[in-house]
Amino acid sequence: MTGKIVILTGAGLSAESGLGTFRDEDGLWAKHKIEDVATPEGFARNPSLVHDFYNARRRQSAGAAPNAAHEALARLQQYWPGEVILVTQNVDGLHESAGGEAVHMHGTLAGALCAACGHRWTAPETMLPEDPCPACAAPATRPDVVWFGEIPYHMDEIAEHLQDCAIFAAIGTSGQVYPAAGFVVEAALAGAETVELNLERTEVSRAFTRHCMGKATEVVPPWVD
Ligand SMILES: CC(C)NC(=O)[C@H](Cc1c[nH]c2ccccc12)NC(=O)[C@H](CCCC/N=C(/NCCC(=O)O)S[C@H]1O[C@H](COP(=O)(O)OP(=O)(O)OC[C@H]2O[C@@H](n3cnc4c(N)ncnc43)[C@H](O)[C@@H]2O)[C@@H](O)[C@H]1O)NC(=O)OCc1ccccc1
Repeated sequence: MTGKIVILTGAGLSAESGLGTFRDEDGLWAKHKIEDVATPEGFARNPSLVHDFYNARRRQSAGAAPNAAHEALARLQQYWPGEVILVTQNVDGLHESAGGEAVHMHGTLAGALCAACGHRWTAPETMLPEDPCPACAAPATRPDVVWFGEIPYHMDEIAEHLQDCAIFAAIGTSGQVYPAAGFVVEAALAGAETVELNLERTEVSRAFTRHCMGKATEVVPPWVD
């Protein structure tokens, strides 16, 4: 196969595994203010509020199982080793639980990060603001996720893949958060075929040449197989 398949995934992929999305009416942002729980300023203002938010999501995601869409994407990676790049905005570990491998551009709930020295380690189930960093002992433990206003992870690696992809697909993402929402334009400019698989049309639907509308567990397996 000439040229990779790059697949961007969002919260809609994990919705049928019982993990709330962000923007649906009963979504995460309906219950929490972004500026309070997903910005460095919010963390500086009230770290225990932020830890409560991520501790609850860590517990919820620990109890969740991958669905047929995660499994189909893991199968596709097995079919074409090294040719299928999953780039996820999700901080859950369901791609990996399904046997897949994903580039976590917004971090992961399973990781802890020291805001003082940058040391990383595996997150305990429950994180507390006073938890000391195992490297520098500073009480500056934060979830290893990318907040609004922060630079996403692995951007150079992702940019490389987008320059050399034959097919770019986006699954279960509303196309409202950048730079992820702009990847389809970069891939199309590099000559990629583009397909959107989503429950409904999104902010960036017009940037895609093809569309598969429906639930991820219903549209992803037939698209893969
Ligand atoms: C709100 C938005 C306007 N703001 C931004 O985009 C900002 C600012 C900004 C930057 N550039 C811009 C340009 C224009 C405007 C604004 C900006 N971006 C940033 O701050 C980013 C950092 C953003 C990351 C923030 N962290 C998250 N998450 C981690 C934490 C956490 O998870 O708690 S974002 C978080 O929200 C986003 C949620 O979006 P989705 O995953 O799409 O979920 P959503 O609920 O919205 O949609 C779900 C979709 O699924 C569908 N669906 C539902 N069920 C199903 C189903 N069953 N099957 C299929 N589909 C389904 C629904 O219909 C829906 O369409 C995800 O990215 C998720 O990770 N940083 C940055 O830009 O740094 C500089 C830079 C840029 C480039 C290079 C270098 C430096």
